[in-house]
Amino acid sequence: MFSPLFRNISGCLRTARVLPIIQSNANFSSKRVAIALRSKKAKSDKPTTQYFVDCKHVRTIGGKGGDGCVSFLRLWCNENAGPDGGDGGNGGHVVLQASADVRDLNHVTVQLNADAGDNGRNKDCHGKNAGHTVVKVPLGTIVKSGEGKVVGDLDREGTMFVAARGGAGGKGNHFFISDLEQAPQVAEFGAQGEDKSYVLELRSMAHVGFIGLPNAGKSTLLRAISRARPKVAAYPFTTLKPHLGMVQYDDYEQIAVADLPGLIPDSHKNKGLGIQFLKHAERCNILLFVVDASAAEPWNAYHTLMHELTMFSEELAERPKMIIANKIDLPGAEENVQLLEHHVDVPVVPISAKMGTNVAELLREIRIIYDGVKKEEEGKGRVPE
Ligand SMILES: Nc1nc2c(ncn2[C@@H]2O[C@H](COP(=O)(O)OP(=O)(O)OP(=O)(O)O)[C@@H](O)[C@H]2O)c(=O)[nH]1
Repeated sequence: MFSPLFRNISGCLRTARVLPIIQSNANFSSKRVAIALRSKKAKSDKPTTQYFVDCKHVRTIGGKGGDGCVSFLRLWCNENAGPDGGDGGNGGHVVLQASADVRDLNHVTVQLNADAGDNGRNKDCHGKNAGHTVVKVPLGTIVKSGEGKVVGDLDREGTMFVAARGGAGGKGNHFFISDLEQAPQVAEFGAQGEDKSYVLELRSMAHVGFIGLPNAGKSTLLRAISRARPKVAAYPFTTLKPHLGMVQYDDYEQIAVADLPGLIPDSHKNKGLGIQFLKHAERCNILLFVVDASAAEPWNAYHTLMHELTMFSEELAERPKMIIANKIDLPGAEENVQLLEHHVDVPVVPISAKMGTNVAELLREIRIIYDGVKKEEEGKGRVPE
């Protein structure tokens, strides 16, 4: 039933299992089988941390133009022989392109080079133009020049920004044939590509951002509602960079949620992780304030957070928001939540991220706010990406 080849292979496998020691006269194929059967080194089960990179300095260098092929001897000796050397190809551009396939700038290298054009060759062969180097960046990336001026806004799928142009290819014989005087000029050589530096910044990081004092339980909550795995620990400032998770709804809607590093009083004066943190918050459409409901007077935490946001940007403080009163499994938390509702003018959802209590209700509330924001944006002709 099986082909002879298959029977040979399965025979080898059987032999290799019964006789795992390779005999000195074993042939090449049995060695290969033994190697295939050797157990692989177990992979580390430590989770690899992939940081969310939302700002990057990059240098972009366009490809050099290929040199033209000029046979001066041919020009001077035999004018009537017609052109012979071809033009060099143009160097490629470095192009940034907005794409929903990428979520952050982690994959973008600090130096982006485009390929050089091919040199021209004799017998009128023109060098090939180099292809462009297209680098995907997330939707909502803004491009700033070295001086901090916004020069590009990649907010829609497929939008492109030419960061560095490639150099033009040099000219070959046909360019010089009509005017020998031009021959010693530099046009024979391909031009260098542009060399420019930029800062790439992600404007829209997530639909929803968790804001809270250190240890409030933001990372625990992100783990409870998404597949993201930010570090959770019982000490403050476990989260130093934002982590992003996707919440999937039954109707296939996906909401990106960011766990932001803990905010502390005077962050707006650059204390703690400071302004950097607030810049992350600026890139979220909806702000969810996570407070520890087991702590005395949890509304103080909310007021501290709001004060920091307002001092940084009033517009930021006015974004749609909700309070998540976390740790209701701990003693005294439920009473604190009732008091909290009297001290604030935003909706409060009590949960326990650790125990999973009321998390489904929280997701429903998030969806209601999200749908409201989406509708509003659509009315303005924009859709949250
Ligand atoms: N009892 C209880 N403990 C919780 C709950 N949520 C979080 N914790 C604990 O609170 C501590 C801090 O949790 P994290 O999720 O790291 O807090 P965070 O707000 O991300 O902290 P930072 O990284 O410092 O900003 C951990 O020991 C968690 O196990 C909860 O609902 N109930």
